[in-house]
Amino acid sequence: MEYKAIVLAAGQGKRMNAGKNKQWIELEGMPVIAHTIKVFENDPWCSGIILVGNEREMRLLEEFRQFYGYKKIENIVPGGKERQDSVYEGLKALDDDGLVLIHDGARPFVAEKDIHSLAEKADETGAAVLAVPVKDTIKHIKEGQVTHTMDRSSLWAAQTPQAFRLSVIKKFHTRAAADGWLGTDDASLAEKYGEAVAVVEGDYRNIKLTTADDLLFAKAILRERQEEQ
Ligand SMILES: Nc1ccn([C@@H]2O[C@H](COP(=O)(O)OP(=O)(O)OP(=O)(O)O)[C@@H](O)[C@H]2O)c(=O)n1
Ligand SMILES: C[C@](O)(CO)[C@H](O)COP(=O)(O)O
Repeated sequence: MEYKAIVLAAGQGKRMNAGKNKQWIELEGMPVIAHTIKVFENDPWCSGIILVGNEREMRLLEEFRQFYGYKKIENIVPGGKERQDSVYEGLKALDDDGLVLIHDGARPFVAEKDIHSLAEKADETGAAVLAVPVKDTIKHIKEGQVTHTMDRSSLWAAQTPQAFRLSVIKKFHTRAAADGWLGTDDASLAEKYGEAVAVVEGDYRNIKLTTADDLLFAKAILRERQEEQ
């Protein structure tokens, strides 16, 4: 089994409010993006990585690739305004059909075993996402008032990687661009255009570093890993 990975690092990290792209925040002396890329660099199933970065950080990313000796990064391409635009730029850099895993650079703690379960499921079904059941009760709010409470038994929080046959997800991104339709994840494009999406239960540690408090959890996860070694 093999796959190509698209790793997304072209956001601005506004909610992190760190004064820089959150991908460069250091955790245990390594930037977030290094932790993330390392997972795929070390995975024998990963045959190549497309790194999608900020247009003004292309040189920095090339230096990053050289410094860490990440040989699987086969291309570094500039992203777009929205996450979806950046994914599309990454897809355009791939032409051989097969399995593609699209992953947030801001999710450095994805486990190889979960990546493999996801890849196997997507190879079988054509599209699959990692997700975890929500633990809180989710309310629908309008103008500061609860309108209704969602049935929690069917609510899952989608993570990344999200895995697809390359030809299929590329087609959906092309259609979404033509339709001017924007989703917050790639699976929503597949859902919109009629592709069944399977779910593989992931791990609550596969967090997306979005706001400063997520860094507290990140440090705890890294401490737990050190204690396990
Ligand atoms: N135009 C964009 C927007 C986001 N991303 C990437 O998609 C992942 C998930 O996005 P998010 O967590 O929202 O990152 P940011 O957009 O940087 O965060 P913010 O919305 O707080 O600015 C991140 O790894 C981010 O770098 C991207 O490649 N291109
Ligand atoms: C793709 C994603 O990580 C799935 O949960 C999420 O939708 C990204 O959202 P963001 O606002 O672009 O971080």
